[in-house]
Amino acid sequence: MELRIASLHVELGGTRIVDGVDLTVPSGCVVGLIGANGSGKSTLLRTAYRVHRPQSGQVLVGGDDVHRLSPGEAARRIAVMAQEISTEFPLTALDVALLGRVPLQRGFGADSPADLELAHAALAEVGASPLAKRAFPSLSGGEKQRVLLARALTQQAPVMILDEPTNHADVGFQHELLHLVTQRGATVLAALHDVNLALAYCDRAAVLHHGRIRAEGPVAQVLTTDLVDDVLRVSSRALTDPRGGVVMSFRRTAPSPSPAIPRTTSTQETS
Ligand SMILES: Nc1ncnc2c1ncn2[C@@H]1O[C@H](COP(=O)(O)OP(=O)(O)OP(=O)(O)O)[C@@H](O)[C@H]1O
Repeated sequence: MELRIASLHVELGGTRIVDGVDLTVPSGCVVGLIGANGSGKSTLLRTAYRVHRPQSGQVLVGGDDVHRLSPGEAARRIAVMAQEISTEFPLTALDVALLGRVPLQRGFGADSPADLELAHAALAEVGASPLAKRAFPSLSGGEKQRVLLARALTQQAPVMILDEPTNHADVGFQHELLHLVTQRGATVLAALHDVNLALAYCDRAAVLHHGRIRAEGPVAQVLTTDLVDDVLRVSSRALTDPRGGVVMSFRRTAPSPSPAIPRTTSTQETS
């Protein structure tokens, strides 16, 4: 199922945050959204999953405006892995995984045996079965991330939106998570800070800069050292990985040399 963002403008607190974004994620394609802190990635994603309403423009999923779909129909099409969830209820990890089924249930029906089976299967898939009965707030950052991924998986939606899915994950789980997500054949739009993870797992990349798409296309063509240096304020080198593909190494941008201090003649000088 295709996800298409068309001429999207989003303002928050009177400030234009997303400024005319056009971006298509073709069906079954994995697109990495790259950009500096504050460039508007989360705002763009949150608008795509209906937290924010755009000032103008549209988000189309399967050809329909996401903001015009019922909550249930939106959930059938888009699964979300946000950075956190806030809940006032003392939920266990299993409860959180089951939340992925709630928008799909009719009325206020209890979780069906099929829902429970899906939630347990998703927890097992992300290696979180031993956490099922633990209170969600008591989990570590990486453990929470596993459970939030399980919640997104239980939705079984054809489109997945992931906001920094790996920010608490150790290196092993970063790769495990992105492998798991990208092998499903889903349409994926994922905000990623790690350029190397984008290079390894995304088909395409979109670079957001001050709320605008600076570049978009096949990942290796978009994430050039020049663009990465400019947008992420870093000095990068692209290295050929003997195991295939390219990896980047990063250093702090060398500070520009300070201008020579002109000698001044002191009026205090005595002869
Ligand atoms: N409710 C709000 N009111 C005003 N400004 C907001 C609001 N929410 C976010 N912003 C601002 O919008 C800009 C973009 O924020 P956003 O969270 O989308 O960036 P981001 O690219 O996801 O950043 P990061 O990489 O740091 O997570 C930031 O300057 C942020 O302070």
